[in-house]
Amino acid sequence: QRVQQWGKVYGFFFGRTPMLFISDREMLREIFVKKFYAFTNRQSKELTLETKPGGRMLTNLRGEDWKNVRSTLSPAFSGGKLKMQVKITCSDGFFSFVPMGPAINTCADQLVRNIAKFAETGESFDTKELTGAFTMDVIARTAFGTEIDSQHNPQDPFVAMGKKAFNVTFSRPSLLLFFMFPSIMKPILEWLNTDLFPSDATSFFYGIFDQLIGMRQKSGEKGRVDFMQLMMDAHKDTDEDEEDGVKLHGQKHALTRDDVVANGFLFFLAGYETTAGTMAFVLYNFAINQEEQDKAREEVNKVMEGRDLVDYEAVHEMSYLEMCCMETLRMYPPAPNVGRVTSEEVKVQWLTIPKDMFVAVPILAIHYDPERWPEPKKFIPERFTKEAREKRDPYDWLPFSAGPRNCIGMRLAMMELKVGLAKILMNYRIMTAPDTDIPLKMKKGSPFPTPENGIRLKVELIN
Ligand code: HEM
Repeated sequence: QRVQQWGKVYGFFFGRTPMLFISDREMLREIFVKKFYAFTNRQSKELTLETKPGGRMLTNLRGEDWKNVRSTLSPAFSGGKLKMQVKITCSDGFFSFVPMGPAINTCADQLVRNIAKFAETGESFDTKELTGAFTMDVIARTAFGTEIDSQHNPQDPFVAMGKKAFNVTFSRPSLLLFFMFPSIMKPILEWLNTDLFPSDATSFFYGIFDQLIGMRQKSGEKGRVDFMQLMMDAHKDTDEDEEDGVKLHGQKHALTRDDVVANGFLFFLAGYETTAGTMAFVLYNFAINQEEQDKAREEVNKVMEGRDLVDYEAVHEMSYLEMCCMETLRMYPPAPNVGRVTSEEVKVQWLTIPKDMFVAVPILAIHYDPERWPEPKKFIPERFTKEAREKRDPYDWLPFSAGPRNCIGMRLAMMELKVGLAKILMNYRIMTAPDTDIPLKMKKGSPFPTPENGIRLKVELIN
């Protein structure tokens, strides 16, 4: 609304802090890529807590420090790694090596089994609960090489602590004071090593990581297994990618124990809610758009003829399913805004932005701009055909943001989404139920697009 009222560049005060909101295409090109050198950081030094584990998370690092850790971690997220092996440790202590694609397939099979009981009874279910269990299982396997079934074992400490860590609360008095008086509170919180995350969840994950790292160092495991191992080995890999044509040229280095723990924890936080929410929204779009659902299913069945696994190559061939995911990410981007802080005075087109200015990019508003997206409230996957994508400005679709500091987990997220959705489409017709909200009523003030009453759907078994 504000973008439509005030235009593509506007500013306002958040408390006493001035902020700029920019959605102009040429300016975005400069912010994300051409003048990235001045827009590398998400927050000022004053608002960066150097505590554990938050202080060493990629999301919070600044300047050269960020560049070095990102350069070290990037190869672990390249397309090639999605074809590699993950070591799965079962609850009975035995382990096996499974390529990452099949590991995601195993979790998707579990999801299909979890949906089965609703197909039998015809009852509606909370979609996000099921997709959340799926993404939690995927992260446990791909990031930590641990097999959990979060749908059936919600008491599993991994599941319980993961959810707890995710419920970061800003109502803690120390944190509120920090945002109001950062210069006074920062040294105090750092001295106390108090982070945004509940301390029991942090200690739990530190414990797990320490055990994993210790076990690996002792057994001298070779080769790549899961993200933990990839992180430990990442500095030895060569670059396969560059983001939007920009090479980072960071100094790769072996990660410290704190770096590995902090970023393992981060992948868990960053990968759970975002992907689960998106998958639930795609299923909702399929339920209210049966024709598109049929088209996606037809494609999936065709690609899967003579194949058992929805592997990396199969996923690549499912272009219509990808279009449906991209259109859903346009309508419901998990991050409605992304932000940067200028590290020096910088001229962006006609605007001179002073040092330390907070600049936000309103992704949600860009995705609903009728000049960029006619009839923005409609689900139209054809907006993402190859031809349409080639013609469109890349800064009009930003669910994963853009430039060298975009989402590092984009490929993994897209793979997870497509594998999970393909398996569901092969087995079930997704339908609305009497208690489905149409249209969805969204919660106001939530950091993620969150439907007020959840997304309730039902399914029918396909023979
Ligand atoms: C649909 C799923 C996802 C969406 C829409 C999404 C979106 C985003 C966005 C918008 C950013 C901010 C980029 C910026 O500031 O320019 C981001 C950053 C990040 N994401 Fe994701 N994400 C998703 C899934 C994942 C997954 C699965 C992982 C990892 C396992 C992940 C890890 C990260 C990390 C580590 C960052 C910080 C990157 C940095 O600071 O260098 N994300 N993501």
